[in-house]
Amino acid sequence: MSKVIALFGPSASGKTEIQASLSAIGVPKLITATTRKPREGEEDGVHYHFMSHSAFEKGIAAGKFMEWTRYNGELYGTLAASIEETAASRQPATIILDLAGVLALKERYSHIFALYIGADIASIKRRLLARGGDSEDAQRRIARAEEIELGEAYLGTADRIVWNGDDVSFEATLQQVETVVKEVLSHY
Ligand SMILES: Nc1nc2c(ncn2[C@@H]2O[C@H](COP(=O)(O)OP(=O)(O)O)[C@@H](O)[C@H]2O)c(=O)[nH]1
Ligand SMILES: Nc1ncnc2c1ncn2[C@@H]1O[C@H](COP(=O)(O)OP(=O)(O)O)[C@@H](O)[C@H]1O
Repeated sequence: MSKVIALFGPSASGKTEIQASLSAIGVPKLITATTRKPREGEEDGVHYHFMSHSAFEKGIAAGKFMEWTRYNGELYGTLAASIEETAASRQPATIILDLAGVLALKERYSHIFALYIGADIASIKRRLLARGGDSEDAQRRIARAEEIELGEAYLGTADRIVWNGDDVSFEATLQQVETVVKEVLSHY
């Protein structure tokens, strides 16, 4: 079975950018599904499998999801087929999940390494507000980061923690992450 590195942590901690950088150096990403509307520049099948609420709910009823969660009023989930494809390919991959997803996958699929990507709340606020768009959405994400995603349940589940606040350059973070990935691939 191939290894899956789950990136989890607060909104705007850099998970998506890290996943894209790892993909560019040959560690592919597992695409999850969501009912959230695509943001500008996001493509179906590349950033997410974008689905309607009714298609997602039908998928749940048909047992197509290995796990799913509700975040910010939208559904997010991992299609069982994606995990099976990865397992069969014998190639490691990364996946972005929330805590519920990490726990669900750890229970069903033992080859999960939980890599927490953190950032301090000031960096999170700055990044979310800089992204523009819906400020209510940003406020909900900031509150969730403060109340939940920077909390003990998240940190305590991590197999490794990398902090990626504005005080560290993205390159330095990526170097740390690459070191962890190499370790994971050689030891687990
Ligand atoms: N459990 C679970 N969580 C997911 C999945 N896909 C994305 N997430 C989580 O859903 C949240 C929202 O994702 P998104 O709107 O892209 O937020 P952003 O990446 O923080 O801007 C993040 O905390 C992700 O970690 C999934 O398939 N399963
Ligand atoms: N070390 C860093 N310093 C400054 N900005 C960063 C750093 N790492 C990531 N960012 C920026 O933070 C924003 C959120 O990153 P993103 O990867 O979308 O986060 P997530 O997927 O965790 O929500 C992006 O605009 C990204 O360029």
